[in-house]
Amino acid sequence: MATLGNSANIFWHECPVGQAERQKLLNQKGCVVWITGLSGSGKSTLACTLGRELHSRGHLSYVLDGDNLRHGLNKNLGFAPEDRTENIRRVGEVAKLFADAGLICIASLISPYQKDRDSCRALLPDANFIEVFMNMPLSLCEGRDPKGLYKLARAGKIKGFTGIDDPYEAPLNCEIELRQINGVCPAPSEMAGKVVSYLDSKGFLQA
Ligand SMILES: Nc1ncnc2c1ncn2[C@@H]1O[C@H](COP(=O)(O)OS(=O)(=O)O)[C@@H](OP(=O)(O)O)[C@H]1O
Ligand SMILES: Nc1ncnc2c1ncn2[C@@H]1O[C@H](COP(=O)(O)OP(=O)(O)O)[C@@H](O)[C@H]1O
Repeated sequence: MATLGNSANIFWHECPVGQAERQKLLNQKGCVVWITGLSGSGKSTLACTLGRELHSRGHLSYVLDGDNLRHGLNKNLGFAPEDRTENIRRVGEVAKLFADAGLICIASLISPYQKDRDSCRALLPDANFIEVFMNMPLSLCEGRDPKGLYKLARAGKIKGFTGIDDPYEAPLNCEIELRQINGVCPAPSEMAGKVVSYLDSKGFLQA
């Protein structure tokens, strides 16, 4: 008998087919590529480009995008700090399940708070959580403003917007940092290539 969180009398049921067997089937190792950065920094673009690149190499991946998950799983959450924390906690748990399934799970969320990203990292063996920091300046993200949200935030029509009046805590321990080179943002394919090289070098692209 056990008590966990708010549940009492719950038990863990082990299934006969485990992660190792699923990984062998897929010829890859499950992991989480966690992309963090400001709105407009290119997280979704990188996630999709990486997903396409992995697919073309014969690897199974799945993208968990913050915006998309807020249409379903996280539709009851807003952007207050405690809601963002719950948002990241849920996605971290889902990402852990995908990694256990043997997939390369690509999570792309602002995930502005270090402690929340660290909590997601702590759910997995450390090497299996690959934090990718889109280190793009606010001026670039705001200049892009594809959804017009920075404009609304500057006008005070959105309160608590990340980078404007809500904090973004830059990662202290990321595995990959992507930034501008001589003031130019690398192409999405170039950035995805860096992540693929990392995954390959760490042995995730074989069982
Ligand atoms: N207040 C506020 N702050 C930041 N972002 C906001 C806000 N309100 C709405 N949006 C839109 O929501 C998208 C971010 O969702 P996330 O789930 O990734 O955010 S978080 O990780 O919980 O902070 C984010 O999408 P991206 O631009 O893809 O990052 C915005 O389009
Ligand atoms: N590497 C890049 N180079 C140039 N433009 C980019 C790049 N990555 C993304 N963009 C553009 O920047 C905008 C924001 O990208 P997006 O992926 O939606 O960012 P985020 O998911 O972080 O909000 C989009 O208009 C996108 O086309």
